[in-house]
This record gives sequence, structure tokens and C-alpha cells, in this order.
Amino acid sequence: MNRTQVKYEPQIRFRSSSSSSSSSSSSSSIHSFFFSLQNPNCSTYHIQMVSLLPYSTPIQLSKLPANFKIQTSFFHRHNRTHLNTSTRRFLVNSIETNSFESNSLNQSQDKQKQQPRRTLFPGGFKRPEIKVPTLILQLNSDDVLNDKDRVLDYVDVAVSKWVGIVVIDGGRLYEAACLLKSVIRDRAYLLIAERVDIASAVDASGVLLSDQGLPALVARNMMMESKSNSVVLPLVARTVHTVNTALSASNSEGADFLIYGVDSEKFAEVLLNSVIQSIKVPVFTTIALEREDVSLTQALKLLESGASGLVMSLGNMKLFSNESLSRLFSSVNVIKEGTQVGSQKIKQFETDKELRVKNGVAGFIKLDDREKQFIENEKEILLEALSVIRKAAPLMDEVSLLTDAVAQLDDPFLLVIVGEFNSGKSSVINALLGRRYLKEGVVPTTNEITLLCYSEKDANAQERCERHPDGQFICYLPAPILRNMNLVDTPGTNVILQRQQRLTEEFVPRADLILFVLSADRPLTESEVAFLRYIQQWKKKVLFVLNKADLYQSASELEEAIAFVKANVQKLLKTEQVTLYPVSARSALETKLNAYSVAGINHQDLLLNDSIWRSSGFYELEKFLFSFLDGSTDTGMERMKLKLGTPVGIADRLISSCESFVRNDFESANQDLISIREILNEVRAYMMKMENESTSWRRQTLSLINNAKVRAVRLVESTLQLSNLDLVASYVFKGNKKGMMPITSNVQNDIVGPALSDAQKLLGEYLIWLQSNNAREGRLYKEKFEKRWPYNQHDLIHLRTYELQEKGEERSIKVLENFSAAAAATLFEQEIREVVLETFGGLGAAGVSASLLTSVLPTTLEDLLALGLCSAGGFCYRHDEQVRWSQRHPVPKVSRHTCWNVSRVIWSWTHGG
Ligand SMILES: Nc1nc2c(ncn2[C@@H]2O[C@H](COP(=O)(O)OP(=O)(O)OP(=O)(O)O)[C@@H](O)[C@H]2O)c(=O)[nH]1
Repeated sequence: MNRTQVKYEPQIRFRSSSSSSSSSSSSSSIHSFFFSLQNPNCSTYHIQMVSLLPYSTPIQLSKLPANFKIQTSFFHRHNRTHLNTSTRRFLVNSIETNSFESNSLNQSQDKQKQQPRRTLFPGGFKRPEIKVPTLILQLNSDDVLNDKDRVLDYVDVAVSKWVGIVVIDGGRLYEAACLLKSVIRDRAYLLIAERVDIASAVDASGVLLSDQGLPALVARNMMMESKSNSVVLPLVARTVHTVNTALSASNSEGADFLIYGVDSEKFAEVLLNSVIQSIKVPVFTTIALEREDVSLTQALKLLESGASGLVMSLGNMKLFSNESLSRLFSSVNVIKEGTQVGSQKIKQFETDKELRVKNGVAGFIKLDDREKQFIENEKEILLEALSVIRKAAPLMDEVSLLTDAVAQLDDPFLLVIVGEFNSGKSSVINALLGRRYLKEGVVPTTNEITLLCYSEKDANAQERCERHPDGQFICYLPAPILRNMNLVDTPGTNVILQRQQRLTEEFVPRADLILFVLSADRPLTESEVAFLRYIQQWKKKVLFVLNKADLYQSASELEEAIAFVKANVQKLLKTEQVTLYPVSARSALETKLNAYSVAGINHQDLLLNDSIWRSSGFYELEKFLFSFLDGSTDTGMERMKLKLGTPVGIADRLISSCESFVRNDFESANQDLISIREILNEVRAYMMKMENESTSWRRQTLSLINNAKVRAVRLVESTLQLSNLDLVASYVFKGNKKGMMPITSNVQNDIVGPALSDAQKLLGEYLIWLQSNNAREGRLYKEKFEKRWPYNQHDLIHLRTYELQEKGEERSIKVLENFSAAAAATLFEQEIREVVLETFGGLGAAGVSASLLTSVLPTTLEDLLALGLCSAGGFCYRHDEQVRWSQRHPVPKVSRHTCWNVSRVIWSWTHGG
């Protein structure tokens, strides 16, 4: 559990010279703005800005942690409208001129634009799914903030087990919501009561509106704008208190779910039953609880009466033991044990499925073993395809389409009815079923996917509808056409409620056959053409129905409309074969209802003997669909082909998307490689250039050494005469207690000292040259990096580069500071002593002098200065460089020993020894 996020929350405030801006709520002229900031690890941090009007007040940014980027837009707190463009621009400019890296906002926006949305649905959005039954935990911000640790621990456990949605209300919402978000993560939806701005600022899943609050559509759009990088639509729920508000919230408004906020247990029960009959979005109910045993019974009763779940406060939830909550809400229990909640429904669903399977695999009849084997083989191949897709594009959510499609190979044939709202989809389905099972109306009436399945048991009873755990609405009806074919009613397209359109789009891939209902009063509109194109992407077979044909005045008008639709569809789908049935669903249903009202005769025979019915388009449509029932007929075989083709089509589409994702990734990796190679080549070229130019520095260093050497030789020649040898020898034998040899002090003062100050000067110039070159080159690389990888962690690159440069500089300065002429001279003196001691006995005075003149002095000085300069100037950091250097300057044994000594001395100087 990561709760430390909030601790690091950086603060940005407006500083107003006119009045205090510390409180955001007391004055109506005070406004808050929210920023989401993201660090390189992608954790999001949120910032509240408080300001007074007018907006021209300069922004003072307090110190922010490095590497943060601005992520989302700004919100006006009080009237909840967006800031106008100029204000927004002002804020952005102000921020850019402050401590943020310039262009960070633009970069973040570009990133959003550049990142391909990895979803196959046209709007690029997906609906959040609400699994039912679930528990909604309603929290108050004060409860959260006053007893932080205990409440958050409780929430942590609750969301991992039973709670699917957490709602927070109260005063200090922002702070409390941030805490909750860090605990809940993606395990449950977090909804903010009423406050769209705060929901956006904390990146919550959505909002819960009161029945007097914003329209759901407005709230959803506001949240979508602020979550422009999310592919998941925000959740908008509403609390309702009457049947009418419940109906309008779910129908015309398009709320995702409702909370039925009533207090009395009985009242809730009665109303829930009537409300649930007409509302297809999940409906949750609040209950006041007393004792655990009473409460459990009460809760179970509500769930059985059709509530999608319960809303509980923290206090209420604590009334339940873990066992009771598991019993109520754990889906594992519901499915495994078949507890009272939903057990009946699930058992029924399984029985119905068994019944259908008995009739033949996947609802087919007359299938032989060879065909069954064929289905099994297909499953195996599809599972292989699944694992390939998962490997190639692990982020592709739509892979679940294929998983479902493979699992549904054993389900009945799926006929999905689509079309614009009000085209008559529900009427066509009712006419097919022979009863007014579905609601019809001039305003959009279908808000959810409704799957119609066969159920023999309810032959004489009312239809039974329920919400399945995966969010679909399932109705079990005794209509004969459903024996071997499931029908799906979908929300109309071209509605203002994106969620509904999305539902239909998401269902299209699952269809085995699509029945596209067009309305005679507006055949083939622009949005129908767009939707048809979308269907075509999934390579679905489409059957067209031109409904409301009764609206045409004459047969020629009808012919004209048919010709128009066919010609355009042929062009669009690039096929000659367009199957279109002109029908009047309304009169077809009326005819059927009339026939079915006559008791004691075979209704099918009655209809077949009716010449008007037989000449109606609906009869033709039905004949076509019924011919699908028999696997031994040609159309039956085609149905088999379509059914088997559904998962294959999905796999095909997913694989081709994977292919394009992988190709894009490959392309971009290739481009990365090219860019890296380019940069590497530039680095190599730079290295060569620097090496070449370093030669002149090296030359200057060598000449400095040479000069010192020449002067040293001269000094030795003039001072260490043979005549002085006795003096020298006695001095050497005295040891070093009595002070320095005169030659040593000369070496220190006249040679090493001046040489060192020359070296320091040279090194200073060298450092400036090195640094300016490196800085210029570093900037170029940085720019190139940023251009190619605008969203990588340049700041780290930036830091590293400067860190390295600073280290180099530090080392050089230390070497120079510590390079003491006195120490060098002492070392030199020591060398002289050693040589005198080593050679005096064997060679006598002449030998000592010769040895000093030919080997010790030049090489010792050379080594001393060269190594000091090389270390300081960065020429020979490495030991092998030193070896190469000493190989280029052959020296006698004693000098190598000296070199080692000098190296040791320098090493101890530079490392503080
Ligand atoms: N004239 C005429 N009207 C029809 C016919 N079929 C349906 N309607 C009317 O068209 C309107 C819409 O019918 P629905 O079946 O609700 O349409 P829908 O496509 O299911 O609508 P949504 O569920 O909102 O997408 C209703 O008023 C129906 O009575 C028809 O064949 N002729």
C-alpha cells in the first residue's frame, strides 16, 4: 500500500498582493485550479492552486520536485466551467516561465496526441464495466481524514474483497480523495459526490450526482475533457428518490448506474421492484441497518428483489462480519456455491444452456461428429492465436473479445439487431417474437445490450429479465425463434449518449449475423454509413431491413428507396449481394397478435394461410431466418459457417492490429537505432576531433617539461661539480635531518616551482577549452535526445553529464592544488641520496656524478612534471596510458622506480592520503 504520495505533494499557489489567498472557500472571488503532475515513474501528483480574481495576478511557484510535468487542464472551482482560452494560456505561460522545464505542458499534450490509442473501437473509448452484485462504500471526507490509518486499512481490505465502488462526499474532498485513490488503485471505482472538478483533479473514475445536480451528459463531457488521455469513459451515477427521476436518469440522460436513496426498508422493496422493471442500468439501494442478523436478511431480500447491490456507510458495513459480506457480495461464492443471491438465476441460466446444448453443439441441430470435431479443432487453433496476440500486444484489451468468442462457440447463433435510435429495432424484435416483449417508443428507449434467450420453463409466465454479472441484460423468453438463435437488442446509434453508442460498437464483433434496421423515413443516413463501415471492419455478414415500409405512399416509392439503399450499400461494402427486406414491423406484430388471439387453432397455420401476411416483407424475412434453424439446409450450413467465422474474424482483426502495432513498434525501434547510431557516430567524430586537438596541448605540456628538464640539467651541471662531490657526499651521509641540500632548494625554487605555475596556467586554459567543447557538444546531444525521445528522462541525462564534468574538474583542481613543489623537490632529493648511496662504493665520485647527470635528474623531473600534468589535465587517467607514456620515454631502471614513486605520491595527493 503506497500512501506516501500525498506527503510529496508539491504546492503551487497564486500570490496576490492585494489580499490573502489562503482559503478557497470563504470568498466568492477566490478560485482554485488543479494540476496533476507526473514524475518520471508515472505516479501522478495533484496540486491545488488558489487565486483571487483577476487572473492577471502573477503566479509564484514554490520549489517543485525536479522532473515533474503538468498533465491535465485547469478547472474553475465555483461555477465548474472551463477556464477560457486566454486564461488557460496565461497560466501555461506563467508556469513555463517559472521553475518548470519549458514546454513541459506542450510535450505532455504532444505525447497524448502521439500515443496511439490501443483500442479497436471507433471512438477510442471503452465503457467501464460494473460487475454486479457489488457493494458501494459511501465515505465522508472527515471520517477519512480524522482516522486516516484505520479507515484506509479498512478500505484496503474492503476493495480487495467486496467493494466495487467507493463514493466520497463531504468538505475536504480533494485531500480525502487523494488518500483513497492511493489505497484503492485500480481495484474499485472511486466516485466523487457532486464535484466534477475534484473528480478530474484526482483522476477519479467518475462522479455521483444528486437528483438536482448537473446533467449526466455535461458531467461526463467535462470529465472526458480532463481525462483526454484515458480510453475509459468516466462513470456518471445519480442518486434518485422517485421512479420518475430514476427513469429519466437512466433513459434520456444516460447515467451509468443509479443509487436509489430511500430509507424505509419496505418502501425500498416496493419501489425497487417497479423501478427495476423499467430500468436497465444497475440500480443500487441504500439501507439503514440495525443488527447483523436483521441486516443480512434485509440485504439478501433487496438483492433478490433485483437490486444490483447495496450502498453502505462505513459504520453500516462494519455491522457485517466477513462471512456475511462474503455471502452477499463475493462473486466467487455466488458462482461456486450458488448462494441465495442470484443462485436461482445462475442455475436457471446453466439449465437453459444445457437445454440448448442438448439440441446440438452451438445451438445447431443435425450436426454430425465430424462437424463437432471441427469446432474442437477451431478452438485449439484460436487458443494458439490468443497466446500469440497476448505476447505480441500485451496491452491490447480487446483480447477479451476473442476469449469470450472462443467460450461462446458452444452458445447459440447470435443475431444482433443494430440501427439508429428510433429506427424500429425493438419493434422488429417484438414482431419476430410475436409479442410486445420489448419497450418501443419515439425517444431512445434501449439503453443497454439486451440478450434474448430461450426459456421453456417460463412458457406461460411473464418474461424474466436480469442483469448478468458481466453487465448485460438477459431476458429469458419462450418464443420459438429463440430455441436455436439468441437475439440481441442494442441501443441505437447516432444518439448523444456516447456510452450507449459504445455499447453497440463493442457488441458488433460478437455477432454471428447483423440485422441492420433502417427507417423508411431516413434510409441510409450519414451516421448509418459510418456505422456500416465500422461493421465492415469486423467482416460481418449484414442483413438489411427497411422498416416502416408502411410510410411509403406507393409501391414505386418503396422500389425507389430499396434501389437507393441497395446501390449505396453495394458501393460501400463492395459487393453485389445485398440482402434487404422491406418490412413494417408494426403491422407484422399486429397481424401476429391478432392471429395469436384466436384460441384453439395452430397460429402458424393461420398466419401461413393469410395472403396479406405471406405477401409482407416480414414473412420473407422470417422465412430466411427460420431456414437458419436447420443445419442440413444450405442456409443452415451458412449459419454454421458464420458462427464458426465469428471468433476467426475477431482473431483476424486482432492479429492484423497486432501486426500494425508491432510494425509501428518495430519502425520506431528502428528509428531509435538509427538515431542512436547517428549520435554514436557524432560522439566518435567528436572524440577524434578532441584527440587531434589535444595534440597541441600535449605538445605544450611536453615543451614545458623539456624546458624544466633543460634548466635542471643546466643547474646540476653548474652546481654538482666534481669539486663539490665531497660536500655532497657528506651531506648525503648526514641524512635529511639537517635541512635541504642546496641543489634541492634550487630545484624547488627555480625549476619545479615556476614549472608548476606554468603548468597551472596551462591547465586552466586546457580546462576552459575542454569544458566549453564538452558543454557545446553535450548540449547538441541533449537537443538531439529530446527531439527524438521527447518524453524520456532527460533530466537524468542532463544531471549525469554535468555530474561527470564536475567530477573531472574537481579532480584536476585537486591535483594542482596539492601538487607541491616542495614535495616534488624532496622526492628529487631522496632520489639523489639513493643514487649516491648505491653508486658511491663501486664507482666513486665520478660514477655518482655521471649517474646523476645522465639518468636521475632528467627522468625524475620529467616523470614528476609529466605525471602531475597528465593527471591534472586528464591526459592519462589510466595506468596503461602511463605505461605507454613511459615506454615512449625510455628510462633506466632507477627512473622506473622513480616513476612508481611519483605515481604513488600523486595517488596519495589526489586521494587525500
Ligand atoms: N410507421 C411505423 N412505425 C413504426 C414501425 N416500427 C416501429 N415504429 C415506431 O417507431 C418508433 C420507434 O420504435 P422502436 O422499436 O422503439 O425503435 P428502436 O430502434 O428500438 O429505438 P431505440 O431503442 O430508442 O433505439 C416507435 O414509435 C414505433 O411505434 C413501423 O413498421 N411503421
